[in-house]
Amino acid sequence: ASPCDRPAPPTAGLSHDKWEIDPVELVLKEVLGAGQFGVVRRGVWRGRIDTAVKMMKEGTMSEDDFIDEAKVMTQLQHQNLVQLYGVCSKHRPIYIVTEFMKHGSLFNYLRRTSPDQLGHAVLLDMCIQVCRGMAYLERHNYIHRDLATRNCLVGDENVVKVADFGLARYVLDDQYTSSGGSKFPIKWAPPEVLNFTRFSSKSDVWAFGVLMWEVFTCGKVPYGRLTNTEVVNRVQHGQVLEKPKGCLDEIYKVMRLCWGQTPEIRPPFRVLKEELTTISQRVL
Ligand SMILES: CN(C)c1ccc2c(c1)CCN(c1cccc(-c3cc(Nc4ccc(C(=O)N5CCOCC5)cn4)c(=O)n(C)c3)c1CO)C2=O
Repeated sequence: ASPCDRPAPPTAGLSHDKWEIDPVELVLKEVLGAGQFGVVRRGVWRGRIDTAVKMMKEGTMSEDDFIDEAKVMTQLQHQNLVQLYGVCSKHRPIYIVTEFMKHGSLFNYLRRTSPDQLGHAVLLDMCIQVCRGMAYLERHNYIHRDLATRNCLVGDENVVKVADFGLARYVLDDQYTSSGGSKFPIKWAPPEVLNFTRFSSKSDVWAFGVLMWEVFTCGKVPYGRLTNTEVVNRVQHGQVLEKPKGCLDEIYKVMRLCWGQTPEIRPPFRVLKEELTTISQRVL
């Protein structure tokens, strides 16, 4: 790929621990919400850079392992990934500092934004942006493990970025980490994850198919009110989500490709990106 001449993140080339951010340079603002690790607030860094600051609630994350991984994560840079700027790890709670996305999660954006503002071209473009970010992670052998519209964020002009990639590995709550747990994302999981928690970029592809279904239903919950057990039975017997009302057949066909029963028959993100781009050039 051609070296993209994107501006390096503000953390580039800083002190020896370039992923270490000095909390003195961070002014915390309003609460944005709460996630797996506790409260997240908007923060202004060095007087001008808008950030989101996750303030790690004690006991929610294996912090030392994460701080090690942060070095790798700051190197993952793509216009469709929420950039990790760095961490404040010299005090407790530790802070995770990332790029700020002003419209919040894609899930809430889909449900809050009126349908006429979300035509099929816009919906398909959102899926393509997520696919680009995921193709970049796939190229870097980086698995998300919890891809869904709730874990994507929206910025200006319907820019969509994938967030919180890889963080699932550091959650200590086993209601979330074990596939039998009440917080495990069953509805986004393929058979091999349900049976053996075997994560891969191909299990991210299955989740991407469910994310596409979420997008084209403007934020419906997959499988409605079915219990986790009912969903597991359906998925293991090859029953998949129905075509969203008004969704083009060729777009639904791409979702079906993502739901191949075994990982090998699902296309990689780099192929999905080509497929979706071709559809968007031809029909919309
Ligand atoms: C283990 N996994 C998968 C995890 C771990 C942590 C988290 C998540 C998954 C996902 C949820 N999450 C979390 C929690 C809280 C905030 C953020 C979160 C929210 C942002 N932005 C906004 C912007 C606006 C609003 C808002 O209030 N509105 C209402 C008015 O209309 C505009 C939108 C909310 N969030 C943002 O930019 N980032 C980077 C993170 C995030 C995303 O980061 C986490 O912190």
